[in-house]
Amino acid sequence: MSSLRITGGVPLSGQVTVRGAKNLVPKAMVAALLGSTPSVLGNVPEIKDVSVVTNLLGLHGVSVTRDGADGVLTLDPSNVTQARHADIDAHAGDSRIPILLCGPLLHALGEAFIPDLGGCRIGDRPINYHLEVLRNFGARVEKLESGIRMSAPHGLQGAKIDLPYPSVGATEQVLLTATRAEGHTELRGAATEPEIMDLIAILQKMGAIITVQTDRVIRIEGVPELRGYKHRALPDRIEAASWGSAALSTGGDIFVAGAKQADMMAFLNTYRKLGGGLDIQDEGIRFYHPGGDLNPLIVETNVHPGFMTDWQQPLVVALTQAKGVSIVHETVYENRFGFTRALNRMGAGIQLHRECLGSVPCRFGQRNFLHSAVISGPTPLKATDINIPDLRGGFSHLIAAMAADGVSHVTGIELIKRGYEHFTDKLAGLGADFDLEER
Ligand SMILES: CC(=O)N[C@H]1[C@@H](OP(=O)(O)OP(=O)(O)OC[C@H]2O[C@@H](n3ccc(=O)[nH]c3=O)[C@H](O)[C@@H]2O)O[C@H](CO)[C@@H](O)[C@@H]1O
Ligand SMILES: C=C(OP(=O)(O)O)C(=O)O
Repeated sequence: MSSLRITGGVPLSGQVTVRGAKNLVPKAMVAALLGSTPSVLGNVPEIKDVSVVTNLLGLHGVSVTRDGADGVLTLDPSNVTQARHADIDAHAGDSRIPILLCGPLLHALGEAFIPDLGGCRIGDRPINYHLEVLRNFGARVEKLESGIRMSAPHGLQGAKIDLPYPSVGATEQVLLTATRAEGHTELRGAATEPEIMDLIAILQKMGAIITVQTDRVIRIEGVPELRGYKHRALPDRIEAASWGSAALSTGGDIFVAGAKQADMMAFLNTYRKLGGGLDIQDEGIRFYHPGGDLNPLIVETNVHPGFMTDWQQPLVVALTQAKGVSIVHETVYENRFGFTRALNRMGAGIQLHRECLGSVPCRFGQRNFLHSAVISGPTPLKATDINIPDLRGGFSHLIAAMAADGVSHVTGIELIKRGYEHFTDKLAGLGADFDLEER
């Protein structure tokens, strides 16, 4: 177990590079299972979610080789085979990706077994849409004491699906299952995040026929065979925004090489309204604190093209430094403000409310979830000891400790490795004052 001893008060300044998106790369790896020939995926970061999927694919006979520092993966699905349940179970709780193996494994083997899912604990995170989607395609689903077993004795057939909420994972489930299902699929209520569009681009390279219409409708014409792809993963817009929030919270200046403007429009608008400085270039984006007061804001998280929920937690640290009262209404997850307790211990003034404090009532409004935050600022932050709760909440704690006066001890930093590549090297390169302690 490693922890960080952080001496705060140093503005983070310099350059970091972001590589392929955590929320695309593991899914692109799963898509390789659908091909009859090897796939080549570039711009792959060294993060835990990639190793988890590498292991899971390996258990199913897919060879995954990595070409050193360039981050190029070659995935060869020519010997796909059923994995032992016990080996798969060893990955229970590691990430949310295993559920996406179902469609490709059902096509390849006629059956699939997946472990209990992991991912950040920021809400209940049910998988009812996924299971319903798979049943619609003709899969038999059996919940076991641990994990889920599926079979498709009569193959998978195209279906009409209407998602009650534009779920990213359920949309990907449909895409990864429908492309090789027999006949046509119509998906209504689809999510349209940039990572989904990149997955669609990959599937099209493999030979799939997918039409994205307006109003969240996606049509897929099933094809009997797909081939391997060659693709460079789109950059990680969540990591890019996290560094932007780090620059603002610490009074620093960070150039994020690889950050792509088109995928970050909602974040960039919010950042500018807050008073953050931006210099948008082809090679990346410079995020900086221009001096003076930051402005309080009302932010509502939403599905794309709205303000992404995964941007919320790091940005809240910057909002503690804005002059006045800010409101953040979290409409994607019911329980994503637990990280604010540590910020309050550090001196922040954040109150949580059950009501929808935004312009649109959300799914959580009439229920018992503390899903709106009122943040009064500016509040100087002082150091404390923190145990990281989840990926983005953890990054926000790191930023807060970097901004705070004094020495903080931060434990649980393994969680950060799920989505931030080489983050301690990057922090060191930005001038952060910290020691890595191994226990
Ligand atoms: C690995 C990955 O890509 N993770 C991202 C993905 O998560 P993930 O794909 O898990 O998120 P979803 O878009 O599916 O979840 C959105 C909402 O739908 C609900 N829901 C979802 C599925 C289901 O079967 N039933 C159900 O009720 C969830 O509880 C949540 O309230 O999109 C989220 C929303 O942009 C991001 O925060 C995550 O970083
Ligand atoms: C919620 C997140 O990821 P996951 O779905 O993998 O838990 C995230 O990346 O912030």
